[in-house]
Amino acid sequence: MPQSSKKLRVEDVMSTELLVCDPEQSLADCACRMRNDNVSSIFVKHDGKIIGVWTEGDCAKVDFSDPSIFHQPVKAHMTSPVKTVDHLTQLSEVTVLFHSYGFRHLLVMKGGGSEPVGVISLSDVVRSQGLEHYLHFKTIESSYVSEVPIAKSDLPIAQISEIMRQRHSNFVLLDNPAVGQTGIITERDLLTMLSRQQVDQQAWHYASWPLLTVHYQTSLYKAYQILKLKQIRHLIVEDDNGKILGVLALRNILSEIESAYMQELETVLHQRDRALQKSQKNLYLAEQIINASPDGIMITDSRNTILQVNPAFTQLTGYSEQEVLGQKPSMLSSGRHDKSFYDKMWAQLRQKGVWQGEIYNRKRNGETYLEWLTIICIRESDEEEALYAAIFSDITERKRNEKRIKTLAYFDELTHLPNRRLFNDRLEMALATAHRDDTKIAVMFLDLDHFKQVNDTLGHSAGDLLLKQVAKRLQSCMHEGDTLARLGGDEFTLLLTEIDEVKNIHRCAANLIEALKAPIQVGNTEIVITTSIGGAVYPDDGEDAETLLKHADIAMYRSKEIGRNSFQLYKPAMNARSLERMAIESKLKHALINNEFSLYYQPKIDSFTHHVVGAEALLRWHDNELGFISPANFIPLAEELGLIVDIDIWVINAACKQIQIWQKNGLFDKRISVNVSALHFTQGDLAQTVKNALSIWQVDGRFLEIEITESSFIRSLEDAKKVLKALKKLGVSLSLDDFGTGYSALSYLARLPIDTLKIDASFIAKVPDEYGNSQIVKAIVAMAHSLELNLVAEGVEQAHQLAFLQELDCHAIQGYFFSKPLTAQQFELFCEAHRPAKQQMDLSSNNSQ
Ligand SMILES: Nc1nc2c(ncn2[C@@H]2O[C@@H]3COP(=O)(O)O[C@H]4[C@@H](O)[C@H](n5cnc6c(=O)[nH]c(N)nc65)O[C@@H]4COP(=O)(O)O[C@H]3[C@H]2O)c(=O)[nH]1
Repeated sequence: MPQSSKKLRVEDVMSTELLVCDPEQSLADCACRMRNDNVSSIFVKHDGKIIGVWTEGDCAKVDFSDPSIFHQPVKAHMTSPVKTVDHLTQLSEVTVLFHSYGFRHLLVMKGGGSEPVGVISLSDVVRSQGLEHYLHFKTIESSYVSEVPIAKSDLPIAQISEIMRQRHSNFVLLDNPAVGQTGIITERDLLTMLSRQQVDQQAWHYASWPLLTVHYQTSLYKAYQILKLKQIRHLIVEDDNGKILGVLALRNILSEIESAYMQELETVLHQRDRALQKSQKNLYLAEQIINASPDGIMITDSRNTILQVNPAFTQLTGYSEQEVLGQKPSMLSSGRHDKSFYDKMWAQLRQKGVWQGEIYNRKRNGETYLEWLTIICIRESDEEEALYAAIFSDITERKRNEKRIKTLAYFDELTHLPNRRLFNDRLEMALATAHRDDTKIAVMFLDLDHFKQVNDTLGHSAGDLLLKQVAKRLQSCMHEGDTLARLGGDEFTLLLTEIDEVKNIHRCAANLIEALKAPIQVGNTEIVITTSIGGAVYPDDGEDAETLLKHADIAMYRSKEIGRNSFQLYKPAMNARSLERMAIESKLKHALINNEFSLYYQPKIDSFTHHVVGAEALLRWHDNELGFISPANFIPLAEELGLIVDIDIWVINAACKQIQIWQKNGLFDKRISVNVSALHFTQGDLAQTVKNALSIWQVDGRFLEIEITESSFIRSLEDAKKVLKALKKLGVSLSLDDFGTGYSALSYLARLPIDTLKIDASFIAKVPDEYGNSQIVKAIVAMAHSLELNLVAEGVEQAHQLAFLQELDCHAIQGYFFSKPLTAQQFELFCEAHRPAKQQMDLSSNNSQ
């Protein structure tokens, strides 16, 4: 459908020359006036109202044989009532009306007025559509009327009009053989006759001839142009031989255009219906979505009046729909934003049609909240009034979480000190500044001494409380611009900027050590904690963050090595030691998997008979690159790295396996002792480990002894007691190693199922020369005797030590005096050499491993 038809209204195409007559006016008068005004209809008015219409088409209905016809009143022939249409009605609507009424003329009214302002015919509508192009594609062949009425030219007019009526035709062709021509009489001719009041002559007298002819294959467009040019309404259609095939009337062409128009109209109306249905559905959906939306929605008009709000609005603001409809959105204003804020918002809305941002508003209860607001300007067309939809959600909680996440990301949750990330950021910035200004900065690494013991003995919550207090005390030593951070555990770092002299760093470290001097109260316990600090200076000890931190860390380890509770500034020589430690760390982790461990056995000897009464299994680690590494070096490291339980398990199983072999071969049937770490009591299940090993290697518990140290009881005497009892149940013996060096709280000796005390080598080393030590050893021996405990003296290297112990009646001796720790094979030979004569075994079947 052409675009124009969408926009055109009745007033654009109607004819304003409205011919009106009185109901009593004669047909002849009416016809006369129509002829003069060159219109095809006349409206009949009575009492100021149009009551009917008489048209050119009605002429054929007139009985021309009746002589009174000219004087008959028009009211007897008019069509009544007349249908009307408003002057603003769109043409598409008018076409529908023409069809539904079955009329070709409609009276045009203005507003609610009673006076018609014009008349519109179907032809007016069709002509206005600019559809002539459509006629190009058709020939008149499909449109002309072939069965046309043809009458003799000498018939009276009354008969001609009669034929028109009967054949429903608006013309009749007249054949006049006398002149060899064909003429035509149309409704318009009848109108002329009525106006002239003359019907007495033969039809030929009134006919139009000669007639214009067209070939039947002429395009409808061309025929239409001819009709317009000649201002006629009919063309004779001929075949190739000039034979008349029919008549093409203007009306036929118009109805062709009309049908094309109607077809397109139908399509448009169909599309419109579908669009309407769709938009109704969309409207419904939009309504549902608005109502269900968890975001608050408020719709305002261009005068800023609230037109609609949704349930979420009420929920978020506390205002009901009734309270806000008709109000201004400013009722929600928090007063936190100034005029320029709103000015900018409106400027953007006008320019871009949308605004988004955070805004504080106020709820009904006065509470201010932060919302994320989107305002959209909605306008269907340029002329239409703008509506504004404000969509918002309360983001107060989200903001709070964001802040919390940010805090968590940059601050340590326990102490609220900056964390590693923030420290690194600040260090990078400080380095950039120091580089630019050519100044020095210092980085310190701080680790609490023996903090692990606090955690192990008093529990983690006590450890946390201690860390908090330590953080506070350290913080109190900080100057503006310095950063104290907690990296995790008991590790802290410090960043000191603008260092003028290195002695300032020492002073700061001394302050930190001093700050921790006073005991810290944690619950009911007073704890004295010290710290080891290492420092590195930019640019002397490193130019980037990573190097500086690494060197401060190395210096801190050095500080620990030299006795803790001290500060060390990095020196390049420290680096080598630290690298060594790191190398051992990584190798130790792989030692178990690579099978680099083995057990050595040190005989325990009866001090009087010199027979072997047992042996202590001692762990050896052989690394291809580092060679033999002493357990004194790697056991503490294994404890630090969390590897100790696995190592203990390996040792217990290796010892059981060896016991099984020796027993099978009849080489050795005394007890073998193994060392277990104190940490095994807290980090593993010692009783289960031993149980499994005994069962796997089918060893009787009485051939195994577990050597423990006093630190195994520090955490909980009760827990340790349970483990020891479980071990005893397996038949395993228990000995207390290094006795005398630790707490030596004798009270627990009676409460625990200990079988043997091992006197530490450090006491033995000094006996009997030093009075004090001799006394200690004597006291230990006496106590063991009174508690009926067995005794083993460790580290016996010399004969006089042996003699002293013999004197004290200490039966079992272990030490280089008799033997160093031996491989299994060497141990077999040693046993053989020290076997009592009568118990000599047949060594022909000897296979030690
Ligand atoms: N100067 C001197 N030393 C002597 C003499 N007699 C024995 N020793 C050494 O003293 C240590 C005795 O073991 P310890 O007190 O349990 O002390 C052991 C023990 O605490 C630990 N250890 C050894 N093996 C294991 C093990 O399998 N598991 C665990 N958890 N710790 C072990 O490593 C420590 C050191 O072990 P080692 O280096 O084998 O050192 C052994 C041994 O070689 C002597 O007459 N003079």
